[in-house]
Amino acid sequence: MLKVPEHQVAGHIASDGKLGPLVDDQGRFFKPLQGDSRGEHEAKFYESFTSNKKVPDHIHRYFPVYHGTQLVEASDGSGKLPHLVLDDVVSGYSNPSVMDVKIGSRTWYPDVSEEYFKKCIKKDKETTTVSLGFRVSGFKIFDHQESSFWRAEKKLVLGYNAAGARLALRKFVSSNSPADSNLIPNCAFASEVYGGSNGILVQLLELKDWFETQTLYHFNSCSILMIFENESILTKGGDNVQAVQAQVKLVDFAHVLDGNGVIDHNFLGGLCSFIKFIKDILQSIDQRDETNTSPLENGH
Ligand SMILES: O=P(O)(O)O[C@@H]1[C@@H](OP(=O)(O)O)[C@H](OP(=O)(O)O)[C@H](O)[C@H](OP(=O)(O)O)[C@H]1OP(=O)(O)O
Ligand SMILES: Nc1ncnc2c1ncn2[C@@H]1O[C@H](COP(=O)(O)OP(=O)(O)O)[C@@H](O)[C@H]1O
Repeated sequence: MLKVPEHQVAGHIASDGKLGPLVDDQGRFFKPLQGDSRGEHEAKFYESFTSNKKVPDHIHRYFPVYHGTQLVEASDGSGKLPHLVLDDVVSGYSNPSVMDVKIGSRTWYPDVSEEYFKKCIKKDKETTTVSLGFRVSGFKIFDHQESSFWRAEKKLVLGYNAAGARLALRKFVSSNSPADSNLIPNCAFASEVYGGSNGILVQLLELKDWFETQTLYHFNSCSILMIFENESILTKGGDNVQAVQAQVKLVDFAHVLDGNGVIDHNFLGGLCSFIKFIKDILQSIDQRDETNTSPLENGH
């Protein structure tokens, strides 16, 4: 039985009879092929990427596993439609906090229609895409105090300036109530989620290393998904080690182009900028911890 994904944070959502992705209970994510050429384009990307021997194994793990396409009943009631069948990258978590960050200082690319170009550039200027090289597209946090999810309002998220984006990245890894906008995010989970030997920063740096040399694809309008389970951190691990893990995944390949031997400077630049924001948060935590350590503990 397919159902609407509980943890989707951006993109087209299958609610109120609209077309959007579905999930099963076996850990599969079904993304409908969009009516124009975008869906087929994304399927072609996955076929090319999955079989591309030039892509190193350690990079493949940042992409959802692709299982081909399948005809399934669409969420909008229009009957059977082809869907991409992907691994549901949040299926291993009980209460995942998830953020979608669209990377790049532009979402348009050469040869798009005038209409599409205008739509993209308007959104790019109104959001932090142009100014920062990325924009937060949506996020949800598991609020362990309330034992429920808190979801950022789409309109507010798309209205963030640089300070708003920074605050959202801090809030995402905080344990104090996300609903209370007067609380300063405490970044309680920052060192486990963003830092550490398997944390988000290390993963982003590994991706950056690849983007510094890869000229196979240009990842226009593609997103980084960040996923983690904050409850597992609070209970110091829990039983499921896999679930504790903070993960970076790339999603949305409807606008990927052939790299033609050229570096993807749009994605690489945005990724570097995003990394700087994550590093700044980690640095501010380190400074705070140093300040909070008493002189005695410091050995003075
Ligand atoms: O429909 P909208 O206005 O919500 O725009 C979608 C974007 O939502 P946003 O408002 O930027 O959060 C949406 O962005 P997110 O996935 O939410 O980051 C996509 O860009 C989507 O286009 P595509 O499926 O990648 O071709 C965009 O869909 P299209 O309008 O291009 O179909
Ligand atoms: N493989 C996946 N597993 C789990 N969730 C996913 C997966 N792919 C996408 N999502 C969720 O769906 C959202 C939208 O995906 P995306 O591919 O960007 O769709 P759209 O083309 O509608 O923008 C993402 O922000 C994420 O929350």
